[in-house]
Amino acid sequence: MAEADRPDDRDGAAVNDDIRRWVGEARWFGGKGREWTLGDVRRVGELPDAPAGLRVRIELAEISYADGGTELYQLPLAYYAEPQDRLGHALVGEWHDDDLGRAWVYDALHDRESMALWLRAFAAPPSSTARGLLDFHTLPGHELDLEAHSTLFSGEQSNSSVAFGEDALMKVFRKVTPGVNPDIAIHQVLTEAASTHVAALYGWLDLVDEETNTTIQLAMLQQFLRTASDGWDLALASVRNLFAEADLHADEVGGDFAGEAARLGAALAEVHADLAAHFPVERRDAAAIDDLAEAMEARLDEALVVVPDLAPYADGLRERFAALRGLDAVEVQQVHGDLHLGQTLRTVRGWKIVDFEGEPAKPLAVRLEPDSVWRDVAGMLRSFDYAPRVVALSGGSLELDAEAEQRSYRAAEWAQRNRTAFLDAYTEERGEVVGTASATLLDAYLADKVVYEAVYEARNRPGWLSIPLSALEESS
Ligand SMILES: Nc1ncnc2c1ncn2[C@@H]1O[C@H](COP(=O)(O)OP(=O)(O)O)[C@@H](O)[C@H]1O
Ligand SMILES: O=P(O)(O)O[C@H]1O[C@H](CO)[C@@H](O[C@H]2O[C@H](CO)[C@@H](O)[C@H](O)[C@H]2O)[C@H](O)[C@H]1O
Repeated sequence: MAEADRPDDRDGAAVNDDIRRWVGEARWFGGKGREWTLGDVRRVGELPDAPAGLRVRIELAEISYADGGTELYQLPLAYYAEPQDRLGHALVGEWHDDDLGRAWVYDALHDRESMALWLRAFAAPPSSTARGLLDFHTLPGHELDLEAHSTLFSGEQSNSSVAFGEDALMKVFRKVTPGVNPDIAIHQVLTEAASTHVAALYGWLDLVDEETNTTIQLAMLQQFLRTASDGWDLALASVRNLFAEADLHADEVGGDFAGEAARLGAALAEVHADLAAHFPVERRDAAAIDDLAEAMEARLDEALVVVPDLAPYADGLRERFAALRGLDAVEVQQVHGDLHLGQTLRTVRGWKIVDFEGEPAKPLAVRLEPDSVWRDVAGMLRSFDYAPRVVALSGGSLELDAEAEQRSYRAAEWAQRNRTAFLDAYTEERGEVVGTASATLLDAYLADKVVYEAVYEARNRPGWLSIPLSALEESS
């Protein structure tokens, strides 16, 4: 990227301290658990038409890791000439600014004034002379509600999402990389194909560097599924119902999830079919399958360093990866890449799937590669395993009384019932059965996912590390 405006008028050390603290504490920061330093912080764009006393800027912070590699994180910042009491919780720092003099700097996503400017820029993209590096795009067919107030989502996210009234949802990507963002590319294709299983794409924001001909995709604007229920929350509610009636079977309790699991399986099969129709489908030969097994083995090796508790299961996991080498060929296509119940939303019109970015920890080039549909199926099957374990953990039901034993039995039954319902509906919709080759692939992807989860939990939610580990223990 060419030299962008450097905010050189401010006290570098103090600014860096403030940004380091802000980034380090943010939920969306993916570098937790690793040693890192903050490098350049570059101002790469400013939103047009800000009122006096406000500047809304986008800055990119470079993070370097002691164990290798650098990442870029996006920081949309609101610079105010006066302190804003309502934004005290989002204060990043108090710095000197060339335009404003003394400036109070906030995370702009918490600020309705800044978000209104952002929305207006989507509705009326600034002319090319005024827009600098920022390039706002919209798809035809939807008129944005410019009166809508913004609300920042508070959930567990790798990025940051802001809802505009009941109309639109903007996802601001935090970790950004030059090139195509699969979330935007896939939503665009599925929206244009009129898929009923995604929230329609309304627009996106690019950061364009004409000198080096690189683009970084910064944000995505889409249909806000306001009344939808999160699939993960629905699953947890179903498990809680079961635990409240632990002497009944899953199919006898109110809130049985199997019907929804089946509808979800059919929805995924439809999304996979749409993706196969609009992105390349390729056949991988034995050499490529060997590479896949090697990649899984390498991921396990790296995971063992972060989570030494994986060691007792390493041999068993390696066998599951090695089994891939018995396959002649594997079909690959565009897939979701990080599918779990938290990426599904139940609306009155059926299930929607969100967040097609792939696993946040993988480099973009890897996330853009076609993969087997069994990766997504494995992701969902793992999620059905997670739900009852999470309820058990949060309910403190680990005591070894008879009731806890009963609940644990029912939990396993819940997971099995929903996995089966999901898988049966998925394969039925695709018109195929799970043969030996597919079973081998599915098993390897399940093993790869559980390894990924162990690292994810160790870094982000150490209290939940026992979830993937106990799944391994039970299957070993
Ligand atoms: N179009 C939408 N309408 C309503 N809620 C949504 C929509 N897209 C995502 N969500 C909710 O926002 C949460 C975070 O979205 P997601 O795309 O998974 O973000 P991230 O990439 O940060 O993980 C999801 O779990 C879902 O509950
Ligand atoms: O949604 P993200 O793209 O941020 O995905 C990451 O975080 C997920 C957790 O929020 C994590 O999913 C794991 O925990 C889920 C329960 O919270 C469970 O349903 C999934 O099966 C499990 O993998 C996901 O792996 C991670 O990439």
